[in-house]
Formats: sequence, C-alpha cells, structure tokens
Amino acid sequence: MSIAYTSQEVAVNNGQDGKPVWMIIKGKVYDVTPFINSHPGGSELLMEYAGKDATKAFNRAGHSADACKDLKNYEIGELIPNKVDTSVQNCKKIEEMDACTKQKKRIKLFFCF
Ligand code: HEM
Repeated sequence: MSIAYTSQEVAVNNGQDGKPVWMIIKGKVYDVTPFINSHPGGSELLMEYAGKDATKAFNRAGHSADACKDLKNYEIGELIPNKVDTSVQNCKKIEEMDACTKQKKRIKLFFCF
C-alpha cells in the first residue's frame, strides 16, 4: 500500500542540511535525491521545487514519454490532499494539460477566494 504524506512532511525534505529532496507531481510524492545531478534539465531547476509541488513546472517543461516513465523510479507515496471548503462561493476549477497523458486534468479541486 502506498504511503500518504502531508504537504508539510514533503516541505521538510527540501534538500537543506543533508535532507533528501522530495517533490510532488500530480498528487504523488517523489524522492528525487539520486536524480538531482543527472536530470537533463539541470539540478538547479529541480532544486527550485525541493519540498514543493512541481506539477505545473513538470507539465510545462514538455517532458517526453520516457521522462514520464522515469517518474516511477522515484515514487515514494502519495499526497494527502488538503481539505477544501467547497461550500464557499466563487470557487473555480483549475485545469491544465497533463504532459504524460496529453489530457486536460483537474490539478486542484478548487481555488477559492
Ligand atoms: C522527478 C521529476 C523529473 C523527471 C523524472 C524529469 C526527467 C527529465 C528527462 C528524462 C528529461 C530529458 C528530456 C525528456 O526526455 O523529456 C528532462 C528534461 C527537462 N526537464 Fe525534467 N524531470 C523532472 C522534473 C523536472 C522539473 C520539476 C522541471 C522544472 C521546470 C524540469 C524541467 C526540465 C527541462 C526544462 C528539461 C529540458 C532540458 C533540455 O532539453 O535542455 N524537470 N527531464
């Protein structure tokens, strides 16, 4: 069974002080520590998302199908989604193209303001 992490737990693992580099892509949690120095897009770009959600950046970078497959090598679990108050008015769906499936995906439940 997959381990579920909160975004706070992921945020702690930001590569600082010898900690591993975790990131979130499409609701899954990845430990990309062994990949940092071999990422074809560069280590700095990857480190910008250490401890953070890199979904948008990953999709926008135009990654190949091979890059999508590579993700699996670093998967350590999934993200526990933050609870959203859907009773709030003025909520809108946020959608974007998923680089791996080439389909429009709802990436966040709602953005409420
Ligand atoms: C674990 C996550 C990631 C994996 C497995 C991964 C994998 C790869 C691979 C295999 C390539 C080579 C080209 C291709 O096959 O598409 C690549 C290129 C690239 N990646 Fe990533 N990537 C990851 C995360 C990211 C993130 C978060 C960014 C942030 C913007 C990023 C930006 C780029 C860019 C800009 C290139 C193009 C480099 C070039 O062609 O000069 N990647 N990545």
